[in-house]
Amino acid sequence: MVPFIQFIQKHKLIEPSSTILAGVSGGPDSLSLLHMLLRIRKEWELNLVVLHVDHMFRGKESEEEMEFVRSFCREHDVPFESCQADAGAYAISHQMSAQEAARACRYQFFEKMMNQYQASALALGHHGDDQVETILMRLVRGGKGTALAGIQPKREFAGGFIIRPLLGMTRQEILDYCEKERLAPRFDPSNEKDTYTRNRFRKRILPFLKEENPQVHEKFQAFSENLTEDERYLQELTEHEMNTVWRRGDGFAELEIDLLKRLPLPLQRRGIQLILNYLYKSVPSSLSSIHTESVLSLLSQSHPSGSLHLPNGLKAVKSYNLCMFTFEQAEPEPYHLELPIPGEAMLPSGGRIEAKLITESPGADRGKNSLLIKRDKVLLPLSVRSRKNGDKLKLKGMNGTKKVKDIFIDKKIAIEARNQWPVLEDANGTILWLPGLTKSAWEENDWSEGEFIFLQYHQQGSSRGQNTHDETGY
Ligand SMILES: Nc1ncnc2c1ncn2[C@@H]1O[C@H](COP(=O)(O)OP(=O)(O)OP(=O)(O)O)[C@@H](O)[C@H]1O
Repeated sequence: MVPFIQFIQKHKLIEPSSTILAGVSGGPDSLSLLHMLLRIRKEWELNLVVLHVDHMFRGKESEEEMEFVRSFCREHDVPFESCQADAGAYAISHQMSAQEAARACRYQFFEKMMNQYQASALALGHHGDDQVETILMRLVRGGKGTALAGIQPKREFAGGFIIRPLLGMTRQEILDYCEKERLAPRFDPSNEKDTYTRNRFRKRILPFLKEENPQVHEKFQAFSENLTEDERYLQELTEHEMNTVWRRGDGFAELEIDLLKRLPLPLQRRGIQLILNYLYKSVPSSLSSIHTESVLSLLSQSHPSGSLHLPNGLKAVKSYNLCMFTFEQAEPEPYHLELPIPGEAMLPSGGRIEAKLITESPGADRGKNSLLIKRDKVLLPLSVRSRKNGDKLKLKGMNGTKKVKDIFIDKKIAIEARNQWPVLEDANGTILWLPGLTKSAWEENDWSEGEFIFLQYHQQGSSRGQNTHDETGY
């Protein structure tokens, strides 16, 4: 009991007078956990509720476990909530392993109950040996960052927290507790199967470590807590330092290579992970530290351009000092549309350009979404097309021309958006305007006698790949 209470106090796991749910399978860990919580229930004025999920793996035997937990709760006057979830069927329909399916079903029920009871926390029976096994397994598999810190004593879940008050105790201490308190837990036979990696670590590695140091779990717990603190600090530092290094938008990110290279290597690594975490809405299981290293190696190559394919269609394209991360899409078809005057051209992106012939001023500042040109300065018909290599445009207030490609780069337009961006030209093939992007040198300022062509660009919805400064706040 002492290490249990000390652990709760050290990690501020339970507030007095709160509602605590306990996940109880009926095994020694969760049954001891429940028993210990019951012992502090009165003094701490806890509102305890027990949750049990029958995964229906072992037919009648599983059902008996549920009945066992139910009757234990009845005996100790604790509310009991249960559900039967066919984890085997869930595994097939969701193409996952039976263990993953059981976990998914369990957490769905836990979340529902957290909301129903407006609970502060859900207590689970993970203990110190689980912690040692988890850290070792992740090291061996090749985890990174906080994953290597193993099981957290407290983490956010469903408006409250998941708490693990037994992390300071060993499996043996829990078994001894069961014996002393005459608890008669159920033993899950799957805990013995050598087919599970965890069981192999438990049976082969832990005995050796415990022989070397019987309190090895405390060393692993201290390692976990220190690593979590270090990681948190490095993560904050990375986020702060990366602010000026990368820009992001809907489905894309772009980083300035020289700025990233000025950071120390541990921050560079975390910086790349930050970008990948941002882009992947849910991080693919195939993503590993190898990918971070591959991106760093792409950025270090002396060749000014290069690219790298990452999981789920993400591509990193390096071009001089910039590296653009975007999801690959089918190449959009080039297009060429005549723009009738008066009339409009419907763009493949969903927007449109409207053209009118006017003889009266349309008003003062018209912004980048419109263009007023003198009718006799251009050769009709006008047309709107997708960009071509070598396109150049004369910009307002500038001598000479500027490459359209450079304008896209300056304006941080993602590559996929560049291929669809409308380019306005006249019948001579002179580019007059990049709608929505720039003020053109063809813009007529002095209102005088004559006929004018007035063009308006109407963008449709959000333009994927265009910078969205206001949304991202960089
Ligand atoms: N079917 C279940 N119903 C409710 N809670 C569960 C169930 N299975 C697991 N849990 C909770 O999740 C914790 C971790 O489960 P896991 O299966 O990894 O550990 P375990 O060593 O089998 O634990 P136990 O000895 O309590 O069965 C358990 O201690 C318990 O708190």
